Amino acid sequence: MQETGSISIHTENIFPIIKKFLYSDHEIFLRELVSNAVDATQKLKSLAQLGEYQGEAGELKVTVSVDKEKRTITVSDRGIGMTADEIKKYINQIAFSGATEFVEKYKDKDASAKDQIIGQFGLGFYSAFMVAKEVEIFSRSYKEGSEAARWVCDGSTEFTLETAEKAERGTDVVLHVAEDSDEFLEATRLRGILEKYCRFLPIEIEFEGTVINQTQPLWTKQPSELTDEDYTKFYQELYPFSEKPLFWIHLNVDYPFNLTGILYFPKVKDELQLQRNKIQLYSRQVFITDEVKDVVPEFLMLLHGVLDSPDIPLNVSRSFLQADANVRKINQYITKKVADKLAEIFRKERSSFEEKWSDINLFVKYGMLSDDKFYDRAKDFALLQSVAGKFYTFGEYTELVQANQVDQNGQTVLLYTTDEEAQHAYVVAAQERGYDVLNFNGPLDPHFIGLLEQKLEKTTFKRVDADTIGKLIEKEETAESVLSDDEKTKLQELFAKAINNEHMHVQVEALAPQDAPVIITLPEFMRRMKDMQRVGGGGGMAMFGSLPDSYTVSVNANNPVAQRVLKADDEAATKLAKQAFDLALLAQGLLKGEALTQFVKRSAELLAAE
Ligand SMILES: Nc1ncnc2c1ncn2[C@@H]1O[C@H](COP(=O)(O)OP(=O)(O)OP(=O)(O)O)[C@@H](O)[C@H]1O
Repeated sequence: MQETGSISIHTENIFPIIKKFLYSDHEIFLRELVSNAVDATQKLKSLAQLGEYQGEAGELKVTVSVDKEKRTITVSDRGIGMTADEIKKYINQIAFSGATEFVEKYKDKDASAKDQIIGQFGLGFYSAFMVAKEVEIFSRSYKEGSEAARWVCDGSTEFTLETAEKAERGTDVVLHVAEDSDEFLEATRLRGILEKYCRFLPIEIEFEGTVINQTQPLWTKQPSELTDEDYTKFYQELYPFSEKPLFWIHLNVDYPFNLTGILYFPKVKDELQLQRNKIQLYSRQVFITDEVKDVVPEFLMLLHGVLDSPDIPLNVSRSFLQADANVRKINQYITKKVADKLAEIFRKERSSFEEKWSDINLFVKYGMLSDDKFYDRAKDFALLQSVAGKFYTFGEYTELVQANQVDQNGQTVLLYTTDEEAQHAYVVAAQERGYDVLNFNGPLDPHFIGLLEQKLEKTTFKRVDADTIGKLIEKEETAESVLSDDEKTKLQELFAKAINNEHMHVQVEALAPQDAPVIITLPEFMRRMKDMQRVGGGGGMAMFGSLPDSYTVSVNANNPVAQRVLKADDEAATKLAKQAFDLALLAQGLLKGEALTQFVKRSAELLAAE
């Protein structure tokens, strides 16, 4: 029997059009052909299980081979095979009509949108023509008494179908590689493609004598069968040379959508950008992409691992994906699972949760900032860390500071430092007052503080150096000043003149005698604007970046230095004022260069003086 015919489609010779449209990702032809071979093999397995196929199943693997001389790539399977009639139906009609539909629908879309849709229009088989000038199919159906068939086509609408010699059941697809696709005749290139897309396919794939895949990857197994070692081993296979993950979540849901996978919490610290695109997306164990944007909530993209779902539509554009009901549900499901897992570790192993906090806080905060539902779930296990190294939940901390840190307006004032070393003097001053100080030094913390102020009732945050200790948390009692109003004015003028800097606003304040003679502070509001801007807080605040710092210099009226300055002659007063101011700068870590040199010199003179 030999038949030649014309494939009944409307567009004449769609081959060049498809080839042009899809050029950016030719390598996926192999994924498509191997997937088809795997599908056919699995169908045979099911039929055998159901008793509908009673013949010898034999070794059910898929073999990929390359012959550089003959310029062919062959994908062979021992699956259900096709009769000549089935080839006509499935290849000529389904595969080709899919291709036509593709061309018509996606003529105007950009290349990346087209890459995504190739698998979804029965275009799978047709993708062979992206690299081959001619494709042959040799197939023999599992059905008893079937004759083997050979089909050949050059990608045009003409094909030839004839009986053939083929002893074994199954299908061989032979690609005659086109001149411009020589790269695919290289074994290393083919192996690379197989390892990328076929690494976890459920049927063994053999290439050059070795099996390249794991047929039962970890996520397809029952969590109850797996040990921690299994999970860390799999992680290291996915991401060689990475540090061990902190913990993981095994996802498994089949209603209302189908999703399996394992998400790992990596050690993230503050490498926000570096760690993205680490989640791999699979559809029934076939690798699809590692660009999971829109499928996974933004903040969860810091996680690593695999997701496998046949319900994620890969055939549509980005904007459609965002609106897709399944994708939204998957998003919510994953978010909830992640929050549940964190809550569980917090509940069951609080100390281990605290140990991991430095690695996961960035991620939790990111989630709380970007997803209200996640905030609601996380607010009971998110932690605040004090400079004393203790951890508190929001509730615990509010209770802790209730006695001492509520101001005259009933606001709870939470104090924090962004740099314990640099702000040491202020931290100590706060602690001496019986205040507790929190550590906030992460890249997201300025935003996080803003969020907490919105969410926590009657609560404000102040950095320890935002004001003099008496004013950090304003209480009814005000300290008496030992100076008269005239003396205060004189002191203010004297210091302003000595400091001689328009960004330093001098004021005289009645602090405790044992407090420093001069204290420099940067108002909370001002500093926050700058912090926010530094971490990219938003367009509207760009103007603050160009603002110079505007510090408040508080001269302590009750410190003995104030009296000494007032009593000294002009020259000595200026010297003392400068010295006291420089000491304050030193405490802020702001004394540098010329000013530092002057300070050291002046100190030596003062030491030498009677
Ligand atoms: N190796 C094979 N063995 C048996 N049948 C096959 C084989 N390859 C393809 N087919 C048949 O040809 C049809 C068309 O294949 P094609 O890859 O174009 O689309 P598909 O597999 O249905 O969808 P997808 O786009 O997801 O691959 C398949 O549905 C299948 O019936």
